[in-house]
Amino acid sequence: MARPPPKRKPKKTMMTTTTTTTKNNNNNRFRGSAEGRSAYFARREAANVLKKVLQGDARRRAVGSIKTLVYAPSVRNKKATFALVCETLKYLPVLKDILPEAGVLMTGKWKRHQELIYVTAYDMLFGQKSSVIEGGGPVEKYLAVREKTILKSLAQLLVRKKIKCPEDLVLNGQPSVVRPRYVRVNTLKYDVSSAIQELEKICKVKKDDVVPDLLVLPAGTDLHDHPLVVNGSVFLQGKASSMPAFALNPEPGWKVLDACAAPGNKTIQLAAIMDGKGEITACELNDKRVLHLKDTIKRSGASNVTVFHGDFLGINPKDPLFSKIQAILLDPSCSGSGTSIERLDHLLPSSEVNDAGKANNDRIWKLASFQKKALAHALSFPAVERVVYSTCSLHQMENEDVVMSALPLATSLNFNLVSPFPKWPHRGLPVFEGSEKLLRTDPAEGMDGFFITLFVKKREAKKKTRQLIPYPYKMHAWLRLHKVGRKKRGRKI
Ligand SMILES: C[S@@+](CC[C@H](N)C(=O)[O-])C[C@H]1O[C@@H](n2cnc3c(N)ncnc32)[C@H](O)[C@@H]1O
Repeated sequence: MARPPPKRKPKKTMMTTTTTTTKNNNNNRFRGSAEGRSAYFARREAANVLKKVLQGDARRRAVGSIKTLVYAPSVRNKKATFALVCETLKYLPVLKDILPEAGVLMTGKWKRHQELIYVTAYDMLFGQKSSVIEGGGPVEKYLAVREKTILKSLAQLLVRKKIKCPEDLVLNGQPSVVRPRYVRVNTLKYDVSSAIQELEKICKVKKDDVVPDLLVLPAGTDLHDHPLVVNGSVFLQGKASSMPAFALNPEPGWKVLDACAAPGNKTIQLAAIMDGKGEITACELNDKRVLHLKDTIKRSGASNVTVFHGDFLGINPKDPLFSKIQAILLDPSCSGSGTSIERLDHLLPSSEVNDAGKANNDRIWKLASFQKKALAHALSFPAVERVVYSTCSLHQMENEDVVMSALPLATSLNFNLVSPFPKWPHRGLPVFEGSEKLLRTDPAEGMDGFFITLFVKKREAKKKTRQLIPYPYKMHAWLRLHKVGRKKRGRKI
């Protein structure tokens, strides 16, 4: 006879880590002022983001940067959440030091809420201070009972470190993240002057002097839910990240392969450079990222992009689908060390290990070995005339060394290294003859650290090089050339 299912005890209402359930449970639980209430919810949103950030950091596989996670639609109070996550991360070593001493143990049920404990303890000691406790839930009460001991433990730490002010406990010399906000106008949908006119309603706007269609806005301009961003008329894309597609500069009508495409910023930029004419294949291996790629393409309105969900290394260059490819953009997975400041990686617990360079070496070696294979593969497509290899890494192993490894093959296939943006002052590290043709962007110059190499097949090198010089002295002619086509399709939304 079948046994009846065991009777389950009704679950106690505990705080959960998902935003929606937390909100419902806490809505009933919160008693207090409007200010206390908003701080209470911001802490929960921050704890959810912090949990993902710390888990990703521990596995060295970030699910997204702090900013990406904060700008997810599920996060309501983005500004407060962002500030709380960053501040809690800054003070995390201090909190990890003083909380156990004060008897705040992350064991049993509290282990599940450790991120909320960190955020709340930060808020209690360094943030909102006393208002934290008002109308709080179990974590607030847990910390409130121990407040005196926690403060005592903090005071002892200050004495031990011979520091007077708690703020001095936070690491000095962290890079400041004040950079302009760059916005790329999606000329498939919109025109540059209308974008300037529209954005000038909220802030000062100027055209970038190097990358066409790129606008420079004041640092910190928040555009994530601006209508032009939401409807795909403009894309939030950094200056350095906007340079590889222009280095490749495929002509309208060409067949182009974006070998490692997601989330698709460069794919749709290629589509815009080609005036929406020709065929672009966007190849992406990762299941989740392929969805993001499709979404970006849809938002951009590009109609000449086909997504290929698969392994770039598994593509047979002689396959009729790919044998006529004329240009390849290879922007493979890399360490991302050039974007770590923008991603706020210096706030993560792993950053100290990375500074020492120990934990990272293995990973970089593995990445470089993939990058070398991928570059050799890109050069071997029979009809390919231009290949751009780019990374957002600062490591020579992922940059100059990868290019150097491909040089014998490139030479045998008649490729030359050609200088993208020849007047750009910062070039490749001088580790082989010709490395001055490579381009680096420098995080110290207020940009992400990117690396760009352009290979051009010899028979067209002379002709194409002329067209590839937008900066700075060919700029006017080049822009005129671009505007001719754009006037027709630019339209106001
Ligand atoms: C640096 S990201 C590309 C960023 C993209 N170019 C952009 O600007 O939006 C590298 C991408 O390559 C993908 N990838 C890694 N290995 C791959 C492979 N063997 N074949 C295809 N895609 C791959 C990763 O999943 C990741 O989405």
